[in-house]
Amino acid sequence: MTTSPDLVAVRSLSVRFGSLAALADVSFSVAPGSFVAVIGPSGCGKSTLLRVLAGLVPAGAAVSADEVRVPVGPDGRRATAWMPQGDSLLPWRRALPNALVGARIAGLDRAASDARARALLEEFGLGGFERAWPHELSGGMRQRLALARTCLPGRPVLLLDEPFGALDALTRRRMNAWLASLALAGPSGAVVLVTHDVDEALLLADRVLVMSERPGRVVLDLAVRDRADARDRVLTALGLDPISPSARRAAPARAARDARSRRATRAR
Ligand SMILES: Nc1ncnc2c1ncn2[C@@H]1O[C@H](COP(=O)(O)OP(=O)(O)OP(=O)(O)O)[C@@H](O)[C@H]1O
Repeated sequence: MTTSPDLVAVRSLSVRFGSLAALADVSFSVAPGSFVAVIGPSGCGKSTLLRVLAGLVPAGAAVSADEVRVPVGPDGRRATAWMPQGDSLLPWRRALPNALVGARIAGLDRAASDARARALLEEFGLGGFERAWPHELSGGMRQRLALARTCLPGRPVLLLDEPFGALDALTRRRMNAWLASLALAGPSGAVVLVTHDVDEALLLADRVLVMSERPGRVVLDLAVRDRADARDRVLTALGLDPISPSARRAAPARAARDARSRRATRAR
């Protein structure tokens, strides 16, 4: 039996900014078809990690690694699409041209990209808003537009940095549900999502990487099977209180069991 090779492989990655160690000895791999969430405290190097994968390492960074492998397209360029924190839409462009920015930079065929952009806007619930200015869109719509722009060039690896970080909690949950309903990665692609939100990570991802305080290291690399159990383990790895919904649900049953056992003891 042959196993498909990993789409992304990182081995012993360390990044320093002068005397500040941002990442230390980070290793993980991403298989085709997977959705990986990276979660960790603020400043532990999550964005830096995505930037390394996107080939956008900030000036002044010293990067060392045994391996950083991402897919490469037929043009020899990295086949990754990066969505930075915030929507970074161009305020002077309407929605459709905003969605097309990446495709234009990549020099993709104009007519084909236009058609795909219109189809994506429709799929992302933005049909009819092609000519809207960014300031005329709600926060959730702007994030969907930014995500459409990221998806448009059709690169297999999507690198999403806190895509919903600026949204209110309700809109964020709606966007999570919507994102979960999309087969964003496809069988041959992958998504790497940076988030601070444990529930978002567990809703969307089939694998969660938990990072330590800076310098960021991977302290837990977990395949998500049972969400409640995964939540306990992720919270524990983050050093937070692991009272999960399952523990809370189990609490009344445990209390009833204890009460029965106390009654039985008294009756003896
Ligand atoms: N261009 C840079 N020059 C100097 N230091 C930097 C630079 N970029 C990041 N850093 C530092 O590296 C560390 C990691 O930053 P990074 O943005 O990767 O963290 P993060 O986990 O994404 O944080 P957050 O969750 O708050 O967005 C921080 O201490 C940050 O100050």
